[in-house]
Amino acid sequence: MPRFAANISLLFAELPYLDRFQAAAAAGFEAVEILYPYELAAKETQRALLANGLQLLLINAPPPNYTGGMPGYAAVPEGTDRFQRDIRRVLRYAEALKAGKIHVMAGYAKGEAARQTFIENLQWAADRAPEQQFTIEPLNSGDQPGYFLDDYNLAVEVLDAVDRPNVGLQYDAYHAQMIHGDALKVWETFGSRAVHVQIGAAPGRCEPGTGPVDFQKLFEAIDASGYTGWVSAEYTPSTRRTEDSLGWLG
Ligand SMILES: O=C(O)C(=O)[C@@H](O)CO
Ligand SMILES: [Mg+2]
Repeated sequence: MPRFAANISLLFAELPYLDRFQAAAAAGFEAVEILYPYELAAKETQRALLANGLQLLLINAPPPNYTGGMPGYAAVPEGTDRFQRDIRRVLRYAEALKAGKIHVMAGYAKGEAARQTFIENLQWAADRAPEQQFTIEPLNSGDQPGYFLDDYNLAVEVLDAVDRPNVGLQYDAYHAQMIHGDALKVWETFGSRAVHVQIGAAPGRCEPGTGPVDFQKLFEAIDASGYTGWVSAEYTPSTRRTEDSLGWLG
């Protein structure tokens, strides 16, 4: 079985932010990801990680958060200044928190200029921080209408054009199933490009087992592929308490 981590922006969201770290550790997780840790000074998140013996796998760029912010500027032709400013800030957070990966969000844009902008911005970020691993993730257009990166074929085309070792694919079973209708097949086709993996059932984005995706098969395929990274649970529990949604962990 893969090593599982908890996305504590979605899991344990019934608790205040700083209480989620202890809850994740108590549930047996050793690693977490946080989509937007920017509302508090990095020091506070750092303390919570340390106090609970947790490793931080991934944060998103850009700030600020889900509620007010755009989902990125990396593919927005007129957004390059903003993109570079955000990346500088995210790199400071990532360094302080020892975040292994940064998910660079593309934003709302379409067409050739957007594609070229995305490629050049990713190259800029990759060259600015060669020691940092960046990821890109296709998001389904039902949840994010107009989001540039909405397909796995497009993601690998972009990665090939970017051609940097520190920019890779973030595979998410929920989005893969929503976009292409078969999360397992998407893994079999594109999994070799994945540097980070997230899971959630579709279409409800709840815990594994609440939709048609066969997670047992998916986990076996992930293991068989040689992927040795973390698999992060990124779903909204169907239960009131996150702990009660964790039966799929076995
Ligand atoms: O929505 C997802 O899936 C993600 O992984 C997020 O990073 C997007 O905010
Ligand atoms: Mg995801």
